[in-house]
Amino acid sequence: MDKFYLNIKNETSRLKAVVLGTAKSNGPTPKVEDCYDPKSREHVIAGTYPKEEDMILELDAFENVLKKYDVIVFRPEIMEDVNQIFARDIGFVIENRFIKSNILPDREEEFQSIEYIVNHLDPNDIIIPPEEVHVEGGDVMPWNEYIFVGTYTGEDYKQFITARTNKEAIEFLKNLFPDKKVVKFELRKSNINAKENALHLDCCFQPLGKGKAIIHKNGFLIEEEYQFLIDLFGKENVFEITKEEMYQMNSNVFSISEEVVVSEQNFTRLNTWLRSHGFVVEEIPFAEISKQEGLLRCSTLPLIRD
Ligand SMILES: NC(=O)NCCC[C@H](N)C(=O)O
Repeated sequence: MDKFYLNIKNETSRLKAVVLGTAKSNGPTPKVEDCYDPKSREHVIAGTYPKEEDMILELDAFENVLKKYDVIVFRPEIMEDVNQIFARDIGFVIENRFIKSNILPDREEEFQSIEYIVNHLDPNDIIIPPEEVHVEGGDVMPWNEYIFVGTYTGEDYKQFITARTNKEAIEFLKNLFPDKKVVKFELRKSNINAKENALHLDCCFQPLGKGKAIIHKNGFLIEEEYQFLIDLFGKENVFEITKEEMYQMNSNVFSISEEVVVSEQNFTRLNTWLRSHGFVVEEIPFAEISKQEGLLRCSTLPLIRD
């Protein structure tokens, strides 16, 4: 592999290269006490935790769609018995920089599997935040002149295994990108109730092409922060999802371009709305992976867009 240059300015410009997570050698079903999100926990308790072979098929379907649009798809190196589905969170790209996440300690080792890609970047473009900065890619959304960041800054931050991006991360991103407007959003957190938990910003909000966006109001703790997004996109451009739709991860679709969105095949109301606004919707099955509280955006780490 030759050296290559990163470029990500937003969520929707034509995608050229991406890392797509893998479910191979995902490890055994975790113990209840080892789950780090409420939806996985719920499925472990119910005996319905997803099977590796089913999740492999879902990621294969995703890879096929990406390849159909001539996207270069990198996969993580397979580590034995390590969950490597959610590539989004382990690092993220803004402009030409790769920022390594300071992820939940339970997920730290996942980074090794993409080091072979990161090693091909210009070392000056690789940013390693200091220890006190907690940040995961699911909470960070470059949106042209903005960087939207999901966070939780309550005194009880440490009690939430579902709170992954702290206030130090906001300051860190402001300093790293002084020309961007870093806007933070306090998210609702619950360790045990997935319907009351916005694990990351991309679990309750996502900008789409053509000036549209998806949002779930209850994911936001502060009304004005939610309202900021409604005002920015315009009420008529926003698809508001219900609690149940957030739980099914409807905000976690993935844009290949301004017009093309990869979505889950059961998201009937959303997919109909998208098509009625002229989007091409590539439907794939992803309901098994969804049981781990992540979906299509969470499984990708975009490296290059136009
Ligand atoms: N961006 C995302 O929302 N990623 C999903 C991560 C799910 C995983 N079970 C976790 O709790 O970290």
